Amino acid sequence: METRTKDKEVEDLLLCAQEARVRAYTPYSKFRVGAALLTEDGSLVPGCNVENISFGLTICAERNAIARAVGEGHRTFKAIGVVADMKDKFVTPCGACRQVIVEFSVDCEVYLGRPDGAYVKTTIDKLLPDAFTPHVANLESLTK
Ligand SMILES: O=c1ccn([C@H]2C[C@H](O)[C@@H](CO)O2)c(=O)[nH]1
Ligand SMILES: [Zn+2]
Repeated sequence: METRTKDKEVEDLLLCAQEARVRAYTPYSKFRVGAALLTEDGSLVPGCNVENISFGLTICAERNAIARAVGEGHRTFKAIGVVADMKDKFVTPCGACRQVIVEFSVDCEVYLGRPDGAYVKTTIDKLLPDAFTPHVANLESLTK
């Protein structure tokens, strides 16, 4: 897939994710994750992971950002950036988040970043090939 996102946009996206990461509520895992969405109209929407004493209620940074973005009226994302507490690895969105990303953008670019500024680029199509989408279920019209 062609990269549609400019270098400066990627830089800003990962900075937004990094700033969100420090707001994460992670008393149990201590694993802070920040995410940011670049919407169709160029807005940036951040999210962080929010844990709970009832562990299964934890929401990941990526889904938190998506819920917030949808609440603000955004439904198409050019890219998502994810930054976690890692020195030599990149964190990738969990399976649940991949499915929620693809609901809104089958061609979303995914930038995996580290606090030291390093990042790698992938796509939701690579992370979740042959995804089950509204289009596959012939239900795309319901999403408009
Ligand atoms: O891509 C990821 C991976 C993990 N987490 C969170 C969930 C939990 O709070 C903590 C440890 O799994 O990290 C995210 O927010 N995003
Ligand atoms: Zn997740």
